[in-house]
Amino acid sequence: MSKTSMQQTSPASATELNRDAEDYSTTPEFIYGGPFIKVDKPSPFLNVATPINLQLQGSFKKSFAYYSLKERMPVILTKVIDYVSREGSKIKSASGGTDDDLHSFIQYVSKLKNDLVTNKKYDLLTVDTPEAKRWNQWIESCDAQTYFMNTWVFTECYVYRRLREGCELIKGLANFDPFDEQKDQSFNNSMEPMCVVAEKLLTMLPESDKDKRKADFISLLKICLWSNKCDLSLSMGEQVTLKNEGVKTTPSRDVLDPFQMVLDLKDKVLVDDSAKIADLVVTRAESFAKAIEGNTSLKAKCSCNRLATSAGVPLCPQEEKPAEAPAPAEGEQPAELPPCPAKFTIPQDVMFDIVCDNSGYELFTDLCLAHFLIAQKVVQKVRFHVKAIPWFVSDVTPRDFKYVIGSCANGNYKREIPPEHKPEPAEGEAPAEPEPPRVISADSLRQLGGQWEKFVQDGVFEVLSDDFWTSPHVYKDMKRYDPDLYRKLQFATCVLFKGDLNYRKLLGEKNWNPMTGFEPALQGFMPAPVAALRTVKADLICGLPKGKADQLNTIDEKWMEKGDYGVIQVCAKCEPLKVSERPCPLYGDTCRGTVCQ
Ligand SMILES: O=P(O)(O)OC[C@H]1O[C@](O)(CO)[C@@H](O)[C@@H]1O
Repeated sequence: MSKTSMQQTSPASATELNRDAEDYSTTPEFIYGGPFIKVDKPSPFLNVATPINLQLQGSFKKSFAYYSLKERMPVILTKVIDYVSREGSKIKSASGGTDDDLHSFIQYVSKLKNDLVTNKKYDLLTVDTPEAKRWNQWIESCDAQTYFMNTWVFTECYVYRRLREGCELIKGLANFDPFDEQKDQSFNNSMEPMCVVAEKLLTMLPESDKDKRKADFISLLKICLWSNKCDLSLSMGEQVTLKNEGVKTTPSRDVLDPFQMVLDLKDKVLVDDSAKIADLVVTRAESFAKAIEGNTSLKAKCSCNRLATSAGVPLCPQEEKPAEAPAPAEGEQPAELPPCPAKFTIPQDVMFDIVCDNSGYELFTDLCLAHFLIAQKVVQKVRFHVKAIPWFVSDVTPRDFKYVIGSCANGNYKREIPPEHKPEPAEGEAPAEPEPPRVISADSLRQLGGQWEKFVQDGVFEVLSDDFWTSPHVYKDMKRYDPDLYRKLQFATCVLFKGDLNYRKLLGEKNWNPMTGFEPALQGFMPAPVAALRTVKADLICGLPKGKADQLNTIDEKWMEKGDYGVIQVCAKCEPLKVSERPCPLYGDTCRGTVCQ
């Protein structure tokens, strides 16, 4: 940590929370000549782990939530301050900010950190945007409005939203991402495994028979699972690279092969629904393809075939406003209005959705899976849902998406691995032919990157960054807070949620009995089949077989906090929005589209 930032932050000490027992009892008082009476106020902190069926919260002192809010988040914020102090000149020239801007930002972040460690009440956001207003409405509606007393995920999201506000309020830093350097560095540190995966992926792309396609789909899902180990929020911003766990090699010949890693970590996958996901995506994609093919009636209604607005397709100009029906001439039938696009149930393309988590190597693997599904003609389009603002340190933003694809397209890497040392030939034996060195290069990576750039241009890959993903809400509440997004997801063959944060939001941040099924834990969030790939980095889980959680607790009581274990889960059931839950966003309450009944 730089000296400068230490001097500038002067935060309240994190140990203040350790004095919570003192904080919540009054000092003895002298009451009109009477006795000294010690009055204890009950401490809101409890010396327990999160009880079953409650939401995770910083008030449970033996929980990861408490530790995270007290130790991890302040470090993350300190590192932001450090970065700004250390790289001031670079940040100023990239963003156009001034010294005063940087100083104001550091002060803003210092206050935020101070408020967090002293468990202050949330401040309202002061930026004036509809999205900030929605945040404020939510804050005002919360029963508990302090950092440790509200649900953990809410507080964490709030801190990242406030960090963003720190930039929004300062004109010269409006586009500044405090984590850009860490994210880019993490991408660059993973060049070798990316080259290895890229080379193998190229062999998986030519259309293959059903069985091979399924096997490749499954191994790519597992590559995507373990790439979730590489997140910079759990490591508090320290670089994380994949490691050859338990494999002994000579350093000069040591090559990390993520496909080998999938095999080595087989027993660490606690629930493995990967085969189910592969079957389900293919079957559903086939029926979507048929439905689109047979959807002649809707096509006939719009000259440009762009009526499936809620499937994520931009409105065609003539659809932007529902035309007022012209008054019919005498004796004529009233003209038909175009149908309300929000009511369509058939998308334009067969799509697969990925709700992304981390940038860098993890995003690279997501792109590989997407490319595979396109190349195998399982789907025609992949929608990537990313964060609109910097989030949980390493989450993908639209800038990162562009950066990763561009860096793959221009990737540069070469390493020669010397051949294995052969023993000297026995006397009279001919010496063995010398083996050529293995060369790991970025050739395949560049080829993929170039193709991905083209996919983005052609709309085969689409990047969406709805505000909902950076709202505090858990996913069971999406119907209520963002029915349009829920409806948009309904058009996917499957929605794949990556990572720990998405998993926490899928489970409503509740400490379920670990044997609760994935489906009940989703609590009605079923816009399309929902799949989750998550390495376990927070103390909640579902869908485990009987006795498994206890067994893991005896092996390592911190097994849920390190990302060493993973789950691949799916819920095939879908629950589309009900008519009562689907307001007509485009046509309003008086929606008169011909199919709006
Ligand atoms: O990148 P992921 O997998 O969403 O993980 C985010 C990390 O942040 C946390 O959500 C909390 O800070 C942890 O649960 C997890 O370690």
